[in-house]
Amino acid sequence: MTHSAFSPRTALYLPASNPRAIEKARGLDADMIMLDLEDAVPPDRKDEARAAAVAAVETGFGCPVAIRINAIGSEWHAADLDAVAHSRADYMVLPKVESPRTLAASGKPLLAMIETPDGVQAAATIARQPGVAGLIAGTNDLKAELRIPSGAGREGLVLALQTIVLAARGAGIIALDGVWNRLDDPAGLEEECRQGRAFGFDGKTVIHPAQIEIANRLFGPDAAELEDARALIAAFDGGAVRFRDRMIESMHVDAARRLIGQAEGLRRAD
Ligand SMILES: CC(C)(COP(=O)(O)OP(=O)(O)OC[C@H]1O[C@@H](n2cnc3c(N)ncnc32)[C@H](O)[C@@H]1OP(=O)(O)O)[C@@H](O)C(=O)NCCC(=O)NCCSC(=O)C[C@H](O)C(=O)O
Ligand SMILES: [Mg+2]
Repeated sequence: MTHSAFSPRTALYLPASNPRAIEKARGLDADMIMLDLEDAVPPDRKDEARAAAVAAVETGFGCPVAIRINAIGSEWHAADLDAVAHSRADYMVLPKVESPRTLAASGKPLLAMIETPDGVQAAATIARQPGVAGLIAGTNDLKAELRIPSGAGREGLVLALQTIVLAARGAGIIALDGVWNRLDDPAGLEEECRQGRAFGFDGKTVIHPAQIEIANRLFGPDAAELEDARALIAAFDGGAVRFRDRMIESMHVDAARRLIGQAEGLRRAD
């Protein structure tokens, strides 16, 4: 599997300090697993979580696995970086990236989290750094940093989210949307997935097994979209063409090919 072509619909976070969640994750349908050493792990369990993450990736999860390390400047960063570099993780997730200076190299493709005002403003530069394979929106941290009230919707995040997608697209890398915290509100998650896909995100980061089916479905592509894409490619013969009820041009063929490529990439990753 070529990871550069891989575009997950769902990336499931779990605390690496939680052995039950690690075992559960092995049987789940997430496209990517992200073992967390950062905010989901209390300070007195960081060493234990680091060792557990390294051990967990030895066995594999049936999908690409990332380890999220603690940020540059934290007391755990150096040990985390070294552990990931020597582990079998497919990706490293680095939180709170604010500039190329706050990137760290482990030899693994890097998913850089954009979750501070400075990070958003530097997103285009960060996305183009060597080794960066994707950007992840950290919407909890962003909301807190921007002082958006906890009950508010995503209106105040729209500029940041679109900046993240623009930066990723400009660099040709993937963009993953932030998490939905309300565990008992699947309808709200559906709505946010639709919004995230409409913004151009490739997939969503999720925090609970019950969120996987929803995000997989809404970040598609589903059978009807694939049928439409194949028929569109077959119908196109250059210029501007009527296809079913709409006008298509060459960029629509490119988009249809991308959609089919995404579905094939997911099948290969299975
Ligand atoms: C949020 C949770 C703490 C809720 O936990 P809990 O109430 O215990 O869940 P359930 O009882 O409903 O769990 C049912 C079963 O599912 C397993 N489970 C739960 N969550 C996960 C998971 N993420 N991965 C795998 N398995 C999971 C439970 O073990 C139960 O299993 P079983 O007993 O066998 O039936 C919890 O869901 C959780 O810890 N979620 C992940 C939290 C996390 O990693 N947070 C960090 C990333 S979020 C973030 O900060 C992003 C970004 O930085 C930002 O700023 O926005
Ligand atoms: Mg965060």
